[in-house]
Amino acid sequence: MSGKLASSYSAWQKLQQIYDTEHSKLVLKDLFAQDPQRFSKFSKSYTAPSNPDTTILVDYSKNLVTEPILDTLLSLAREAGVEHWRDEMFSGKHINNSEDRAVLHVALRNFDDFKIQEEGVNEVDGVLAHIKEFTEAVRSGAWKGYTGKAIDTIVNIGIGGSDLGPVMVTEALKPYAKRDLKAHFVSNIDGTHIAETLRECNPETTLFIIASKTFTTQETITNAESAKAWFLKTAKDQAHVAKHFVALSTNTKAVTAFGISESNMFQFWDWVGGRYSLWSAIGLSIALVIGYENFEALLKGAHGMDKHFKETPLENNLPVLLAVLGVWYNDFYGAQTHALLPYDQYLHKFADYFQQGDMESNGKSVTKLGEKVSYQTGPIIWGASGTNGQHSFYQLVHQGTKIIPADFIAPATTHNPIEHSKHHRILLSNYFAQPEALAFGKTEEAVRKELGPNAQEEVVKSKVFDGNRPTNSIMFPLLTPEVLGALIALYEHKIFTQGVIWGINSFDQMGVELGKVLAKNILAQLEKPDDVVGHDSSTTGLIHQYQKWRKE
Ligand SMILES: O=P(O)(O)OC[C@H]1O[C@@H](O)[C@@H](O)[C@@H](O)[C@@H]1O
Repeated sequence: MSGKLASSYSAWQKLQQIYDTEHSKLVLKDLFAQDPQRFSKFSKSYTAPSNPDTTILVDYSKNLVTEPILDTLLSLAREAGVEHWRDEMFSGKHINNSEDRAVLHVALRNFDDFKIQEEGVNEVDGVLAHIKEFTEAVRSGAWKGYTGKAIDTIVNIGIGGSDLGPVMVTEALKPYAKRDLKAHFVSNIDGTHIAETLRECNPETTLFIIASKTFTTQETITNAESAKAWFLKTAKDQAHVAKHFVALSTNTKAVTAFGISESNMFQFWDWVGGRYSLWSAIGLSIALVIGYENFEALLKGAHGMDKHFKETPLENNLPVLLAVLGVWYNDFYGAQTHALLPYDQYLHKFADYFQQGDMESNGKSVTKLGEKVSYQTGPIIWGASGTNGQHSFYQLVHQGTKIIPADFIAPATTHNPIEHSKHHRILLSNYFAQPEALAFGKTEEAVRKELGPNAQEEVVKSKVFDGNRPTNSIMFPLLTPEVLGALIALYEHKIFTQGVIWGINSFDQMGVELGKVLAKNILAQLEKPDDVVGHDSSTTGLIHQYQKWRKE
């Protein structure tokens, strides 16, 4: 994060040389045959000091690396100053230089451990206490709606970081959910989203949580206004809003202007990035759904991983290992994407969540010093839960022309052991089989043997799997709040480490602004054909066609 070009480091140049001279010799089948200890050498686990059940095993042995290559990748991390910039982050230095901000999501789950100097850090405990008190009141039924009934439905209105984290975590931790409290998440400006949600809500028993760091986001404010209008249609009196609307924000002025009192506001601070905010007041909907104790366990799980990242030498540091392996494929093998493949239905939003987490953080093409990079930065993140993906896109992962590094993620134990865990054993057999097939493939010889001497040549060729496709396997005992916290933090720090190596600022998001500005201009022009000026012929033509077709 010094802003130096990654390609200027001597380790980078060495890696390029290694790639050029050795990559054709890096064959997983051979690497495993040569070294029976490969799994024990290239797998590591993290265990929370206070809880042996919070363990995450990362097996990275099915990667196209040898010990010297991994050493060189770690030298790159060292040369880029990963340890230095990590410590700067944890101490509250303003490493988000373009916005002159600290980056302190680790302070939201710190439990007085790291000493951090930054305005607002000493207010974290107070907000957590507010979250605790409020969630207990709502969950116990003590918090009443305007007609004296308890709350049975919550609607989180937010988008981006103010939506994706709560959505992913409440799905992931459903086994811990209060089942009689329905939770909805409205994000899209498309009126369909709020309209369909409101159809399932009763104004007397619904609590709206308006989640927006800035409290200026067009989608969120428009949806929140529509929700308020819907509520007041029945409730009539503006005074009832206090029982049914709360805000999660850094912007007190805008919150009170919207009509939510400061006492119903849960504060956070500008050093919490949107995509790192589920640990802050933005996590209120999570705490409501799973209870405060479980929310705190999630934070503690993340804190344990923070300590691991902060205190473990790079050779054993899981986020760093995942990061440098990613750099190897992204920058030397030319991989364009990275797939996240959880073999756990509860994690079905995991890839969606880290699409923002990773792509908004590392989708940059100038360094912190403003220099254009001459290498690839953040990969395209995508994925789906197993085994669904197997019946859809895995064909390309196995036999397509692209290299797609992937993380396979699974719990050893399921929360739903139906049929004596028969389902889970089948699920896990796939979880183990897929990386094996990707790594070792199927030779022409094996195909011929299977098909016999009369097989058609083109059929033989179509059944060959080249293999040698890299994967990580990540496994843990059970998906608990603490394990999930640690798992999310693992990826957060991976993203951080890669950003440091690439010399970019992982904590701003300038690229989302231009579209917003253009949309505002277009919105003002949508009424009359004569107003549509200043665009290219395609944009003008499309708007004119819309004006002809629109009914209302
Ligand atoms: O939480 P608010 O301020 O509504 O922002 C919501 C989202 O807006 C987007 O444009 C991005 O900047 C995201 O990082 C952010 O999470």
